[in-house]
Amino acid sequence: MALHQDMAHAKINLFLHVTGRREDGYHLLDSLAVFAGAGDHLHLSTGPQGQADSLTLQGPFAKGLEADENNLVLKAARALRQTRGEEAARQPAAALTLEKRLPVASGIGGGSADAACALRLLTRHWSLPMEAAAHVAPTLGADVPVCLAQKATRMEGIGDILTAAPPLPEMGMLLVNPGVGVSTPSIFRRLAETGGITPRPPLAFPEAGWPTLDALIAFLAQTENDLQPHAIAQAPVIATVLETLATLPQVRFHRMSGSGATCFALFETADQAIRAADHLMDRDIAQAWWHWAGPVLP
Ligand SMILES: C[C@](O)(CO)[C@H](O)COP(=O)(O)OP(=O)(O)OC[C@H]1O[C@@H](n2ccc(N)nc2=O)[C@H](O)[C@@H]1O
Ligand SMILES: Nc1ncnc2c1ncn2[C@@H]1O[C@H](COP(=O)(O)OP(=O)(O)OP(=O)(O)O)[C@@H](O)[C@H]1O
Repeated sequence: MALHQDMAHAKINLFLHVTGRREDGYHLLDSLAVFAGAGDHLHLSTGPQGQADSLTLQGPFAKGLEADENNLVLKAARALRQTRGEEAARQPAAALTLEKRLPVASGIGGGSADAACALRLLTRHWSLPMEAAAHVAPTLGADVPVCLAQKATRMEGIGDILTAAPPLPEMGMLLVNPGVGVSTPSIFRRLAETGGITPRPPLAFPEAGWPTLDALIAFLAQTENDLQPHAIAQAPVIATVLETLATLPQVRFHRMSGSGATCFALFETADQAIRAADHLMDRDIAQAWWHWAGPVLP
């Protein structure tokens, strides 16, 4: 029986500007990340006495992953134990079950969200302070810190400088992934090789936020996802996904998230997104694609 369970929500970059490159090769970013209702499910129960923390995989995308020590869920458990030393060594083994519902390597931070979710569950299970999770998160991946709170956030630095986003309007979202895995390092490498950092004036977020979807879209229209052309060059089907999204009823805005290949479309309401998903499923081309439609988290 699961003692604790939590959801690892998909992270969507509504825009993503690459603003520079550090000596170590990591890129400086400016991005507005939001979280969708879609997500993986993580369950935790106490494992047998004296045994190591363990992971079982279930769900539609489990076959694309190994439940080994490289899985970000077990990496999170290991890193948390290491950082808390003897205090963590006294804690019981965690038996974790990940229901993998989000496509892997798809630009919506699935692995990062799983790692952050594991940190939330384990700090609770082992009665550790949340600061322990915040301390470990950046060591697991650039997207892990933002996935800890799962709230709309401006990401700067390499993804480690986080500021709560001003209020966003309610909106619906459709996510579509064409089933091609895209490796984040390879897309950043392509960008670096083409010297492709677009100089831009500093971007100001309105302090009062965006009261309507129109206001948000007017803002997003001045922004881009700088990784999108590089992802399309590697996986041209992303352009087909974007063209298809543009033709769906009541779509207000569409773009690729993160390093791809998942693309999103925005709607006034979650119901409109769900109806657009029905239209999408009438198209032959979309039969092999993964999709999700519903609300953006507040
Ligand atoms: C593209 C984003 O998803 C936007 O939210 C993130 O920046 C990527 O986050 P992530 O997948 O957690 O990335 P990591 O696993 O930390 O890094 C994978 C690789 O992407 C590149 N990388 C990542 C983040 C960053 N700010 N600059 C980079 O250049 C590096 O080559 C790194 O080795
Ligand atoms: N629990 C996990 N879920 C998904 N991927 C994992 C997990 N553990 C390890 N990985 C590895 O991490 C890599 C990145 O996966 P993830 O799904 O987070 O990519 P992504 O959606 O492109 O992330 P981002 O938007 O942060 O770039 C995959 O290649 C996968 O092998």
